[in-house]
Amino acid sequence: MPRGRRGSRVSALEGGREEEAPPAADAVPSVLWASGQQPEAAAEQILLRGIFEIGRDSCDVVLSERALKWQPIQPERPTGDSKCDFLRKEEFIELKDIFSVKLKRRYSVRQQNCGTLLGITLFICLRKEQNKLKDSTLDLINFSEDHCDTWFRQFQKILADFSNRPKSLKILLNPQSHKKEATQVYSEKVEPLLKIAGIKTDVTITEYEGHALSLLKECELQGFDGVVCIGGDGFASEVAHALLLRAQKNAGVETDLILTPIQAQLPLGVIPAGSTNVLAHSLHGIPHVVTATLHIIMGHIQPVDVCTFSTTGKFIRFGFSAMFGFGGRALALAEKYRWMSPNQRMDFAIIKTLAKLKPEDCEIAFLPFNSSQDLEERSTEGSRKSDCNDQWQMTQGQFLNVSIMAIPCLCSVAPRGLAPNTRLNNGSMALIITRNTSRSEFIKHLKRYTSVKNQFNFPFVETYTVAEVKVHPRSNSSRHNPEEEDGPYETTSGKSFPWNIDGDLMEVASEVHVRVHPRLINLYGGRIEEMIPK
Ligand SMILES: Nc1ncnc2c1ncn2[C@@H]1O[C@H](COP(=O)(O)OP(=O)(O)OP(=O)(O)O)[C@@H](O)[C@H]1O
Repeated sequence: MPRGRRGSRVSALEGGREEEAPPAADAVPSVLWASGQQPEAAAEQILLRGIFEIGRDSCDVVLSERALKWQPIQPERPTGDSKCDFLRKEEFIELKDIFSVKLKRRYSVRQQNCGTLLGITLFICLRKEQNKLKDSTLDLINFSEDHCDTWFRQFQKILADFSNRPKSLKILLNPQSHKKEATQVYSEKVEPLLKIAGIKTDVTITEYEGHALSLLKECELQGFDGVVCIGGDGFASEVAHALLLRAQKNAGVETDLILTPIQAQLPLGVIPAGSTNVLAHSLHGIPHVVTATLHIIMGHIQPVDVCTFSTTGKFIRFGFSAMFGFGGRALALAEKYRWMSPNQRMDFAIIKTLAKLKPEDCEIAFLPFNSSQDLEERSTEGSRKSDCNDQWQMTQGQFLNVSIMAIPCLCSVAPRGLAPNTRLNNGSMALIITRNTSRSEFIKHLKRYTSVKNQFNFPFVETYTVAEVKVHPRSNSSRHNPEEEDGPYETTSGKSFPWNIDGDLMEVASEVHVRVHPRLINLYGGRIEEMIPK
């Protein structure tokens, strides 16, 4: 594992010396690597070589095209004993893990301007256990202005070559998320890292529901490399929807019926600060603010599948996941108890919905996922083909819950995900149908989500990998009764059924048609070893 050491106060070296880089052929010193994972150094060109104090050791430091390596300098033995060479440990960091460089200075009261130079500080992104990323620093101590200036400029040049890293971001923050801590999360954990990375920001704190959507319809996005949202799933989904809607409008696509949507132009970063953070959790493997921020800073990009939801041929919205039946009812009920804390109202709503558990009578038609069709082809052709083929399958009956998910939907209560068999960008959705059963069996199924056991291993649960789904509520019998607190709703447009789309309540009176669109949006996140400078 490449490792950088946290910078510590060390006594700095006097002066410094620049050494000529040796010719490439004999550039790589014979070393004992700190770990077995030495960067492929065979023909690597050495860019700089010099002496710095690192930790408490005076080190021979070598900067090559892909790594920074250092090794403590051992005093020469009068006996010429070379055994100690084997004890010298060489350590290294890969350059792709550095996200900023600063000159390190000490300021005294009298030195208001430039302070005393101590050396260079490198800011590094380290990979920790369980997908966690962590920021760290490495101090290279040397008092020489010339020496440090040469190295500093070389590091700046290296960083400038990471062209996929954002330089300017539009930030949207929902101050009402969860327990209203998004502002604090931003100022304490996100903003300091963005500042260190030298990323310019333009922050909007939303003032009302739907503010992000209306803002992103109009606002100037030229000059931004990405958009970042800080909040929960509802907010992230709103921002993703807004970016995609904007892309359609910019491309002149008719938004009444979107069959082959255009990709969002800017990547989206998702910083988890909500009561549910399923999208951030699925994206990063962990709902961790610093990890999410570092993925943005490092420019790690994941293309992610997105669904379109439409009804009676009319486009409703973009989203990543949906629940109908139990999941929709529980959310609808929770919305009525907004005065409770977010966790309390959701727990309360789930218990109450379980107490009044009832199935939805509906017809479900679905188009199985055709894995042989190339993703590229599907992205360009969209769903035009689907309507004219005869592969649609049909099932009907009484269903307690129907989940349709384009992403794995990892969350604290389902560490493997609500849909563990789907991926962020495999071009398919999981359709999970839970048929009517006793309350106790249904609860057993729900409890399985928290364990590592297969939550679908019940006779009343069916799972399919699909490209499209149509859910058509059939009879009026299970329609919402406005008299019932948890029942169907009387909306301005008549009675409707509650859908839970990415944690947002959507009320629809008739059939809902869900299509998946492969890799429609780029989200910041992903496995760092895949990310190399262009
Ligand atoms: N200033 C605001 N006041 C009220 N609502 C807002 C504001 N800004 C954004 N919203 C709305 O809040 C909704 C939920 O936000 P978010 O997902 O960030 O929080 P959450 O705590 O996870 O929410 P929930 O408890 O609904 O799951 C979003 O749909 C968004 O439109």
